[in-house]
Amino acid sequence: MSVSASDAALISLSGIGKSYPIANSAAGRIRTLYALLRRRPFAERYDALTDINLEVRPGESLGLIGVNGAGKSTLLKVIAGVVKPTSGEIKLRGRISALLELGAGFHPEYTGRQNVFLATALMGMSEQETRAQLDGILAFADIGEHVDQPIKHYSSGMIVRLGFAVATAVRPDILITDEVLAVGDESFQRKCIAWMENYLSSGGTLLLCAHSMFHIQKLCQKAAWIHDGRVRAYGDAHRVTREYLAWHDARNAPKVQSHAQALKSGVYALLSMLLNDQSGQEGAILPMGASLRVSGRVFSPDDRAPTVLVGIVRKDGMPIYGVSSEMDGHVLVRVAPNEFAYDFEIPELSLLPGEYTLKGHALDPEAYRLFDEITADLTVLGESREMGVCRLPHRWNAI
Ligand SMILES: Nc1ncnc2c1ncn2[C@@H]1O[C@H](COP(=O)(O)OP(=O)(O)OP(=O)(O)O)[C@@H](O)[C@H]1O
Repeated sequence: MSVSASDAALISLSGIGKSYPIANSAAGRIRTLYALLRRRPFAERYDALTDINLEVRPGESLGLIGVNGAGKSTLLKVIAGVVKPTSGEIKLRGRISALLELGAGFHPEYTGRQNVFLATALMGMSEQETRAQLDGILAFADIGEHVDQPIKHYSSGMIVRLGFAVATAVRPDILITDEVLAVGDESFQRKCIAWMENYLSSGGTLLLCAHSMFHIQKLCQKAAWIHDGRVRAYGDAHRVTREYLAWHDARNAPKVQSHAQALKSGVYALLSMLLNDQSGQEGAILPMGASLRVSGRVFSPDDRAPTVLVGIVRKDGMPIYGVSSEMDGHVLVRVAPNEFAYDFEIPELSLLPGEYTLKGHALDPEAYRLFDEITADLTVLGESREMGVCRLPHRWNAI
């Protein structure tokens, strides 16, 4: 199938790599300088980017996500032409406007107003065109009388406001933004998001680096998860942000204890935990809104009915919900000597899509002491841009 010109990628990266020299000692610095002068590879280097292959087509919006130091900003700088890659090939089409490091492209000694003329001229706009748009630019930036002061005295937020305002006037083919939304205040964020939505709906192409998954999901169709300088996942923005959040949560999760010890020492202990009648060991994968049944047997050393507590936590350990048979006044049924059955059901699981951990605990009948814990992975599938961890019943009323 032939690809028409309008379908051809605006940004095409193949095998992009970027290394920085590591020079911690005087000798290392001399070796680095020697390698630079001789155009040889550095003896000791840090690979900020390795083998990046990405394409961005007209009208697409791609979000870059990843932990601090993953390589996102370096990648944006390579695309914007601010940083030269060490290896690979980069092809670009169209007018690019990049809002990278604070103030990049601005002259610190010039006033905000002078910088507007400078930046728009660099983007190919004539002085007359800029004059015609000046009121709109200054209204968007909304920095009052600061506009006639040198920008070296600006706050980081004010510089971003001015930079974004210039981009709105230039209306580039590709807009590259690095954490712009994190710098401005809330009303400015809203204004930028509304502008970006409008820009995208009129065919603009966006590359957005953000730590806010909300912004990525709202503005981007696709996302690339950058990890250790490589693309770890790429595709639908909802899927990639979910994968990233699950990984992030799991990384920060505290270690869970096993219940084997409790079983050995003859205290109240869960003998089994089934999720929807399947072994809890495999965990459960459910669509949002499905029913979840947690059932099994619990050991009672003194043959009194134990308490069972079921809880759901986020992967980082944040509790979401927990309830015990004792709280609900439910008494477990004895099914054998020293053995009781529990059968707990959530008819409609209102957790938002994501990765969770389900916990089952055995307690004494009075629910004074927690003896045992079994954990299972719980994955909730679906697509949603709602925020938080669960859907609360709600409605929008007509006025
Ligand atoms: N000029 C430089 N010289 C040496 N190392 C650099 C340079 N610029 C970036 N790095 C290193 O490259 C790695 C990637 O940095 P980068 O700023 O791209 O990460 P990031 O994903 O944007 O992080 P953050 O979310 O914190 O902005 C980091 O380890 C950083 O220290």
